[in-house]
Amino acid sequence: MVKVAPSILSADFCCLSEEIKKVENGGADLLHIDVMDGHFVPNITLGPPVISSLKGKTYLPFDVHLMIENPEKHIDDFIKAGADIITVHVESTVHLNRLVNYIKNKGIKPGVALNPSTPLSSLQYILDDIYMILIMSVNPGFGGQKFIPKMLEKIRDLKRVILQENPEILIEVDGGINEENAPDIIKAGADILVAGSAIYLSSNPGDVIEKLKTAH
Ligand SMILES: O=C(CO)[C@@H](O)[C@H](O)COP(=O)(O)O
Ligand SMILES: [Co+2]
Repeated sequence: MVKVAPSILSADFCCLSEEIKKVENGGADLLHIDVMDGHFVPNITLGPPVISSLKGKTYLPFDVHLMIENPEKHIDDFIKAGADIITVHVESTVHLNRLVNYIKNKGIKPGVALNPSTPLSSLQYILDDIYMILIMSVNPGFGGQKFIPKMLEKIRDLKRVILQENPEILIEVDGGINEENAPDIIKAGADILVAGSAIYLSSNPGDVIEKLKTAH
């Protein structure tokens, strides 16, 4: 069954621990934490102090999505803060192989994210080193955007590559996911669905999580 990772970007930041409990009780599998620096993307969110303050408030693993320039400068801070998965953007660092292996050697699961226009070929020589690939299905920076339909083809193409090269890698899809488009995204090959606004702007987050998990 597909896993669901609610993004706290659309949660009420004034009471994050209650907001996290809501999705934990609603059956979430991971907690997706969007870190934005105002440079790599045109928005600023939160950093390591907020993440470490949330550790211990939930048993959900922390799926930290870094949308920051020069992520290598800050990796140790995110590890100390309690990240379980750290995903970096291919477009944000020159030394991707070094960074991914640094994360892995620290005992953290490394993920690599691709912006919608970045080709899959940028991952060709890194497939033995990573735990997860995050396909951005919106341009990163904001919650509440519309899913880019062309990304279904990208997910299908990636699934084919992974099955040939390293079937262990998980495919996470992030941006504009809701109950209506989830079946197609799952059919295309997604293992983990990130959803922010669909879950947090709903009056019943647990119901949305359940519908995403059982979509087919
Ligand atoms: O990384 C990002 C945005 O850059 C995402 O994780 C969004 O926060 C998902 O929000 P929705 O598109 O589901 O509202
Ligand atoms: Co994200």
